[in-house]
Amino acid sequence: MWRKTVARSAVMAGKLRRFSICASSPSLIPGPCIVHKRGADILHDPWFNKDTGFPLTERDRLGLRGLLPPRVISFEQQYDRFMESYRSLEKNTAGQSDGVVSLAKWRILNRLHDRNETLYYRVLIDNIKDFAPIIYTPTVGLVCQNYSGLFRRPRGMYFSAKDKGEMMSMIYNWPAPEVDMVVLTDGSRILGLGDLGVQGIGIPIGKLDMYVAAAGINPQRVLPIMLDVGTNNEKLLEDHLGLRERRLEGEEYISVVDELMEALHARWPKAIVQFEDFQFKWAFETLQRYRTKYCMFNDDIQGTAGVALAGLLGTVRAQGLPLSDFVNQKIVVVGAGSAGLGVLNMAFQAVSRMTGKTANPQFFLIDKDGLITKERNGVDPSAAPFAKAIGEVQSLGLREGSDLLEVVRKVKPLVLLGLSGVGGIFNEQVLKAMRDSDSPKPAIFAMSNPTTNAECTAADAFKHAGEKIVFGSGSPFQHVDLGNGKVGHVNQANNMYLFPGIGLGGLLSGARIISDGMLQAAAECLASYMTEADIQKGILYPSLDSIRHITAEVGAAVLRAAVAEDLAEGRGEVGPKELGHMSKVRSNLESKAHFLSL
Ligand SMILES: NC(=O)c1ccc[n+]([C@@H]2O[C@H](COP(=O)([O-])OP(=O)(O)OC[C@H]3O[C@@H](n4cnc5c(N)ncnc54)[C@H](O)[C@@H]3O)[C@@H](O)[C@H]2O)c1
Ligand SMILES: O=C(O)C[C@H](O)C(=O)O
Ligand SMILES: [Mg+2]
Repeated sequence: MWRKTVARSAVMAGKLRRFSICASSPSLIPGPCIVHKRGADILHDPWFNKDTGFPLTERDRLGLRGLLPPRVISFEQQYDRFMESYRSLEKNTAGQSDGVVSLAKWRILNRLHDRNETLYYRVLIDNIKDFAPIIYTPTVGLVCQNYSGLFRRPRGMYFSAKDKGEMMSMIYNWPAPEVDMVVLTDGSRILGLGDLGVQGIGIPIGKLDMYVAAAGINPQRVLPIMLDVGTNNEKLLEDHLGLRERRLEGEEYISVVDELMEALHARWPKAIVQFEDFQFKWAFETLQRYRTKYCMFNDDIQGTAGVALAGLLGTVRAQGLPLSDFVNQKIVVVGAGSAGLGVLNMAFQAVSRMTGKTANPQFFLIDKDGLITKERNGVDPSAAPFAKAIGEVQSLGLREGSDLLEVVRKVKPLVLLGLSGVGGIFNEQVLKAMRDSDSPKPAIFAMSNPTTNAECTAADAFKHAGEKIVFGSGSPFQHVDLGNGKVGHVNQANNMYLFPGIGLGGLLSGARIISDGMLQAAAECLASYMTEADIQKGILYPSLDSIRHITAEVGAAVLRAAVAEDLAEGRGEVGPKELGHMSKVRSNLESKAHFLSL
C-alpha cells in the first residue's frame, strides 16, 4: 500500500532546499513535491535523479534496488568527483584552441545538466564565475553555431510554423505543472552571430540557467522555447535540425507569435515571458504588441538599457562629477538596433527626469551608414527621436553619415559605447582618438557578443586609448596587466546583471505587466550598488560571485516599484495588501531618495 501512496519525496525536498534564493529575499519554493515515477524512470529524469546518491531506504522505496552500484556516494563526494574531472579536463586540454577547450567544458557540464540537475545547479552556483563563460556568452554562441552536431537530447519546447492551430494543445505536452519563467527566441539574431534558426535554442537555455543560478528560480519551473519560423541563413537551409524554409514574414509571422503567447498565457497566466535575440524588425514590434497585455519584457532592449545606464552613470561618478552632470555628457552610441536604441531610450528618460524637461542631450547615434541625422532618408521610426539636427552636427564639422572615426575625433566623447555586433570596429585609430576625449577618464564599452564580435578587446582598449580609461565588454575578458603592478579593470557590461532580478521581482510581486517604472527601479538599483571606492577604481558592476546578492536587491527594487504602481497582484499566500505593507516598512527603513531624483 505504501508503494502506491505518493509519498513526499526526500529527493525533491533535498533538491528544493538547495534552491532557496539568497537569504535576503523571499523563497520561491513551492509546497511539497510528489514523485510519481519509480525505478529506471527516476534515474533517467534529471529533475529527480541523484545518481549513486540515493540512500538505501530511498532505493527500496523508489524501486531502485539493483539498478545502481551498491555503494552510496554522498552528494558532497559526487560534487568533488565532478569538479575533479572538470579540473583534469582543463589540464588535459591545455594548449588546445580556445574553441576546442570551451566546447569540451560545455559538453561535460551539459552532460551533467542532462543527467542530474541538482548537482548541475549546485556546481553552477558555486562556480558561477568560472562556468558563466561556458553556459553563457561567449561559449553559448559557439554551441548555437554547432547545435545540430552537438544535439543529443532536446531541452525546452520547440514550436514551428508548421504547428499553427496546434499550439494550445501542444503547450500541455510540457511535463511540469507550473512554469514561472519562459525565455523565448525565434533564433533570428543570436548574439552578434546573426540568424541561427532553431540552433538559437542555446540562448534561452543559458539565460534560464542564469535565472536558476542568480535568482534561485526553481529549475522545474523554467521553460526555454524556440519558435522556429524558418531561417534565412543559406547554410542552415541546406542542413540543420530546424525548418528548411525561409522565415515567415508579416501577418503570417505575427499570427504565429500571437498564438504561442495565447497558449502560454492560457496554461500559465502568471508566467513571465522574456523575449530574447529577436531581429530588430520584430523586437520593438512584439514588445509594443504584448507589453500591456502580458507580463513580458524584451531583454535585449530593456535589460541591456538598464545595465548600460548603470555603466554610464558609473562613468560620471568615476570622473568625480555629480550624477546631475550626466545631462551634459557627450556619448557616442555605435549600433542603432534593439540594444542601442533601448539604451538611448532609457538614457533620454533619465535626462528628462533629471532636468524636468524634454531631453536634447549630446548623445550621438551611429549605424552601418554612419552618423544618424534628421537628414537621413528612411530612418526607422524607433531611431528617429535620436537623430541629430543637421545644424547641430554641422557646427561640430560633421554631416549626415559621418563615419565613426570622424565622429569620435570631432565630438571628443566621454563615452564610446558599441552595440553594433561588428568585431573590431573600435580599431586602433578610433581608440587612439579617444585619448583626445574632453575627459581625462573616458569610457569604452564594447558590449557586442560573443567575444569575436566585441567592438574591441580589453587589451587593445587600454593599449591605444590609455591606461586611465574605464572599460566594459559584453563578454568576459581578463583584466589587463598594465605593468608596474597596475591593472586595467574589465567590467562585464552584460544584461545578466539585470534580467534575473527583473524576472524575480516580477514573479514575487505577481505583477500584471513589466512597467517602465519597474525597469527604471532595476537600473537605479544596479547603478547605486557600487561603492565610491570601487567606482574610483573603474569597477562599475559587482563581481559575478555576487550575482545572487545583486539579483536579490534588483528583485526587491522591482517588486517595490510594482507595488508602488499598483501593479502587484501578489503571489501564493502573499496578497497585494501584505506586499504593500512589507514594501512600506522597507521604504521607511530606506530613507535613501530615488537615485536619479536627486
Ligand atoms: N552586452 C549586452 O548585454 C548586450 C545586450 C544586447 C545586445 N548585445 C549585443 O549587441 C549587438 C547588437 O544587438 P542588437 O539586437 O542591437 O542588433 P541589431 O541587429 O538590432 O542592431 C545592430 C545595429 O548595428 C548597426 N551596425 C551594423 N554594422 C555597423 C557598422 N559597421 N558601424 C556602425 N553600426 C553598425 C546596424 O546598422 C544596427 O543598427 C549584438 O552583438 C548583441 O550580442 C549585447
Ligand atoms: O546574451 C548575452 O550575453 C547578452 C545579450 O542578450 C545579447 O544578445 O548579446
Ligand atoms: Mg540577447
